Amino acid sequence: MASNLKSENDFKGLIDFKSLHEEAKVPQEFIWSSEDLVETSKEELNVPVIDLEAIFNGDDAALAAAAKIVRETCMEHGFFQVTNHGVDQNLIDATYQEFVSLFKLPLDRKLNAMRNPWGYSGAHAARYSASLPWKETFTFQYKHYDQSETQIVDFFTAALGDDHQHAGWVLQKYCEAMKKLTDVILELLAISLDVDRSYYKKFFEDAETMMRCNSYPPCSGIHAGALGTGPHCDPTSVTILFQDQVGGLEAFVDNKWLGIRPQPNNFVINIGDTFKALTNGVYKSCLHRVLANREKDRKTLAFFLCPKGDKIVRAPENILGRQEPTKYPDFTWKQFFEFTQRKHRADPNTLPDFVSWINSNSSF
Ligand SMILES: C=C1C[C@]23C[C@H]1CC[C@H]2[C@]1(C)CCC[C@@](C)(C(=O)O)[C@H]1[C@@H]3C(=O)O
Ligand SMILES: O=C(O)CCC(=O)C(=O)O
Ligand SMILES: [Fe+2]
Repeated sequence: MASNLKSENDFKGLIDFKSLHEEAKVPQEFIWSSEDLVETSKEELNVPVIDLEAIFNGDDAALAAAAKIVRETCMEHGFFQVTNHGVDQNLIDATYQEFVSLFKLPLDRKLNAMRNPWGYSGAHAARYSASLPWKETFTFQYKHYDQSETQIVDFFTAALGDDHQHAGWVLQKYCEAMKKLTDVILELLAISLDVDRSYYKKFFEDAETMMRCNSYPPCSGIHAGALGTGPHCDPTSVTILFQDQVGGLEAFVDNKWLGIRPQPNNFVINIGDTFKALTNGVYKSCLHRVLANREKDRKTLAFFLCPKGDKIVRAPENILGRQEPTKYPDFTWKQFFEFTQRKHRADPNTLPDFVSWINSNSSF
């Protein structure tokens, strides 16, 4: 690997955020358009908190009340929060610390762990040449139906070496805990939609999920204009986000960018495009973005629930007691994911552009 990465920084994955920060430099490749940088409103998004412990203890009235809140908020913007339910806090802390260490590795070791689309990415600079997100990411798949207890350990040791076997075990346990949490959330979503309460849980029983840690270095650029993550709707189904207390996540609601305040011990849940299609468009897949922070490093753990790749994504016939004509063509998550990786960088318009692409019988 070249000794002086900076001089060979042709933005083909060779991003050295440390030197960019020290030089207080935000290169042109990181500058976003003014429409992407629209000012944040002074207000914050009111993200209702669902106390999962309280509603799943046989109290039907509490469950019905929670389902009503979920229905209203998902029809409006698709963001809600849940209290931690069954996820050991020590496991969350250990997972967070594994990524603190991972992103401190020397750049050449991180670059050696690029397994596009999985593994390490520095600002996605190996994929894009403009509007680069001011972040490093580490992403991998978790196939719940694959009973292999070592699928994540194997990935970590292959990508990062035997000294990351422990990290793999920690992430294996974290993903197993996240999958259990999604089952509870899917039951609540089904009840909120007047669908059989096990419908979505069954649909995702052989889920192929994606786990990503986002690490946002401080951005002290003179003309910052950079974004941690650009405006987008998650193409996935349901996202469970653990965010640290730094903040920066924003949702676009009622034509305003509204901050989503971090709350300790809560997970932020948001509906993605695929689940929007699974509700025949009744629920919103909310546009959101992440601001870079001038002084502080920020990390988030995003668990993206996705169906088994070859499963047909089709909404149940009867939602909220109504039988409406289907608004979406049949598609598979494999098709949609490949569309985001090979054809269309996920943004605010991914789903409608994908539907046009499917309807035109295009191929990659
Ligand atoms: C299916 C996915 C693609 C992205 C990761 C998951 C869900 C969110 C997507 C993403 C974060 C949306 C913004 C653009 C993106 C390129 C990013 O900034 O990381 C997207 C992810 C990706 O394609 O890697
Ligand atoms: O890091 C965050 O706060 C959100 C990141 C996000 O939206 C994503 O990875 O899809
Ligand atoms: Fe997102």
